[in-house]
Amino acid sequence: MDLLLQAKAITEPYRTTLTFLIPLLTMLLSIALRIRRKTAPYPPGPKGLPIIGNMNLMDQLTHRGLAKLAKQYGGVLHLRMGFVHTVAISNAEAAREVLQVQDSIFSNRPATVAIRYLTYERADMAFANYGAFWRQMRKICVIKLFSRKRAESWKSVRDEVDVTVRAVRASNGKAVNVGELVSNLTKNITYRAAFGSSCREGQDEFITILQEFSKLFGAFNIADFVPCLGWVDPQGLNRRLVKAREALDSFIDKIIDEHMLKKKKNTSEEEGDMVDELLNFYSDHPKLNHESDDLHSSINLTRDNIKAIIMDVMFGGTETVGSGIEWAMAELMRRPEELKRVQQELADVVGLERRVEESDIEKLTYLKCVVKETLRLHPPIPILLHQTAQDATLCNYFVPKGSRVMINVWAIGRDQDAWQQPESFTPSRFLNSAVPVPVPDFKGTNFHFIPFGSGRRSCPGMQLGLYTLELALAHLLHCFTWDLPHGMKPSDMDTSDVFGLTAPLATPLVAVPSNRILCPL
Ligand code: HEM
Repeated sequence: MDLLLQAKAITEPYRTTLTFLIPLLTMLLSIALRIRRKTAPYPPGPKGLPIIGNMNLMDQLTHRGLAKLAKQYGGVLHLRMGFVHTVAISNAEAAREVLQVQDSIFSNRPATVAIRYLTYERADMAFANYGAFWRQMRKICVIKLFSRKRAESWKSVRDEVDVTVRAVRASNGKAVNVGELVSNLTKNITYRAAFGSSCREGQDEFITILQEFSKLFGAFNIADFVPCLGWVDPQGLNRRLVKAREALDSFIDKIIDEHMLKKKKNTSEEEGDMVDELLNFYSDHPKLNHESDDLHSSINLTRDNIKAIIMDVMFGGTETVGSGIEWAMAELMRRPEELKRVQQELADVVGLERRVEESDIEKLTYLKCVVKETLRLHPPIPILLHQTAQDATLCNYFVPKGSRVMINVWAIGRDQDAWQQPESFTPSRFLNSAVPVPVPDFKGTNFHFIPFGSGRRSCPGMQLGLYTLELALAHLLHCFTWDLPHGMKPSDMDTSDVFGLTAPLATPLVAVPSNRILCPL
């Protein structure tokens, strides 16, 4: 017994020490493991505060704000927004690394609470993470919905451009709100392409739903950065989300039902719209077989998939194209000599006795340069939003799994090391070699010019978007001469932008048209 007590007395101090030592060692080991995994430091960035990190810089997460921060911290910078690591990229080389070299790691999409809810838990393509489901969805969209052939077969684009030209003509020389005009044009085209012409009377209701979706996508929600505080919801966002999705359900479900009925009776004489195309894949039972090459045997679409894809098209295809047309018009009004040059080309190639036809577009070299220069200076989606699928090393910095990656296309397009006089609107730079090599096209092979992104997640609607943009711009510039209202000088124009899903002009462009061509409109 004595011996036992003696032994206990000897081991007691060790036991007490071990009680403290074991957790301490465990903690040190886990830190060591993390350090071993994180061989590189985070990219440089402003010092964060406890818990909230850099959330005090929330208003800097715009193309202009991040470009300013990049001047201080470099082309790859790190911010911690609450619990979310964020890496902002403002140079072409790092963009290439993310979009091409390590694209399989950087091709997920971040999704906020609003995005998840309003896309039926990412049942769409734009917000689906990179993987088998996204691949099959993308195939359907590219082959069935967005091909150039399909775009050209859409009477809707040509018809709606005609409606717009007639509306301008009807203004009888009074000032026209060009912003509103092109916004209506692109909404009409996309709505008709998605639902056909027969659902036209519901369009205003649908636009209201889209506007609420847009507000909810952009609303600040604390749950996105500090998830455990989601229950607080001081702005009542959760209630608005439920209401918005209910509104969409009741609107689109009715249209889907009508299309199904039409399909069953086989009564439609109209050209198939997007809902018709998507219904060819419809089933109540989700299916995904990514080994099959045949689209029909590889995937079934549910109602939620169909609704979510239609919303992708509405959001991806309206404001982007509208913003492109309006910015091109605004830049040309600001540079009358450029406006003259592009109109002269239209007069030379098309003449003033007939309207522009699709076959003319390929010959309008300078118009195409105007479009490129517009998208360089004002990319409709100024920041690409990606997310990492695993830990990564980028330009010798550590980027943890699940980080938000913001690629500042706007800043990259204005990089003064790559572009001469980057702030100046000079379409002719695309005619000659005053551009970074290789000469940029829209495919995203030159990372100084990526208005449609590049690689796996690049824009699948590019052909359709360019087709509409070029056709509408050609008609507006060919049919009318444009002047600023009330004797305003080009230097008086407000060309500031606002940041949202896209970056349109803060003050919509207003201009006075006068008839230019000699044939009837
Ligand atoms: C001038 C017009 C347009 C521009 C500049 C544009 C630009 C872009 C950009 C920059 C992206 C993101 C790329 C990335 O994250 O890496 C994107 C994605 C997308 N765009 Fe466009 N877009 C245009 C027109 C359209 C049109 C007309 C449609 C459909 C009708 C469309 C549908 C989409 C979709 C669905 C995505 C998501 C793709 C994915 O996540 O896999 N876009 N677009």
